Amino acid sequence: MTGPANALDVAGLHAGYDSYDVLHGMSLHVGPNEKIGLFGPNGHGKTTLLNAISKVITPSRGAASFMGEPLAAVSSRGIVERGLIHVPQANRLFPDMEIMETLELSAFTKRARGDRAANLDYVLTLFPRLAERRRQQCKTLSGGERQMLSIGVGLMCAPRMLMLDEPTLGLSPKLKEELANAIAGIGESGMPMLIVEQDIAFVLSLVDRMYFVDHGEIAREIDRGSDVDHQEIMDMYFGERAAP
Ligand SMILES: Nc1ncnc2c1ncn2[C@@H]1O[C@H](COP(=O)(O)OP(=O)(O)OP(=O)(O)O)[C@@H](O)[C@H]1O
Repeated sequence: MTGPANALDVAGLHAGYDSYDVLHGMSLHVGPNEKIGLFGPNGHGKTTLLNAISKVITPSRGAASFMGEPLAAVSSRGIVERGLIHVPQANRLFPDMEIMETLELSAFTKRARGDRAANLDYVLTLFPRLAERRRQQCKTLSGGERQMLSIGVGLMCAPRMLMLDEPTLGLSPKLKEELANAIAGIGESGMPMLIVEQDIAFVLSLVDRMYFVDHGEIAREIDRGSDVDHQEIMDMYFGERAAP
């Protein structure tokens, strides 16, 4: 008897920009209900991987499947409709829109419209700061509030899996902790997640496994309970990679 399909399977993915490849055959998986971290030096392809999975860019070779379904012929909108939700690093919020408008409009797929009221309740309970500032325009939000709203937008899309790109970028330790609690809360619901994050301590506290990305490839896989120490991780970052 076979078990449930992985949330995500990526096999030999090549993708890039213009005429050059950034991903050189990347392969990884996210099991059902698994939380996975992705870390590595700047500019080595972590965001590009999320872009290639969610079809912001089109992979040139390789394959990705979501819950067992190949994504090769699925459009970026189709990917959102299936519930594979990419929360990008950059601030893509509309500056003049208020928090509530932003959240309500984010439930644009048929599946998400059905769950709109429940998801809105969930987001406002998860992020009470958003509830307090519900009529505030996006352009006036702090960096941390924007990150919360970006995750809220993802949650309004009725996700079956979330891909978060550096959710704590630029946040103070206190806000990081607030966000970590919220992300852990989402994870406890069983939601599979792929989290790109530079803050190793932060991501290790949240995930079951981590992948180390180096020059567009997965160079190392690390289990949360493994005995890889801080120094070894620093060596990976600065080029003295330990043998896999
Ligand atoms: N739209 C684009 N057009 C051309 N090159 C790009 C584009 N986006 C990213 N790149 C390049 O692709 C490479 C990988 O970038 P990517 O954003 O995937 O790295 P990353 O590992 O996520 O980095 P960081 O940790 O700094 O966010 C970089 O050299 C970057 O300059």
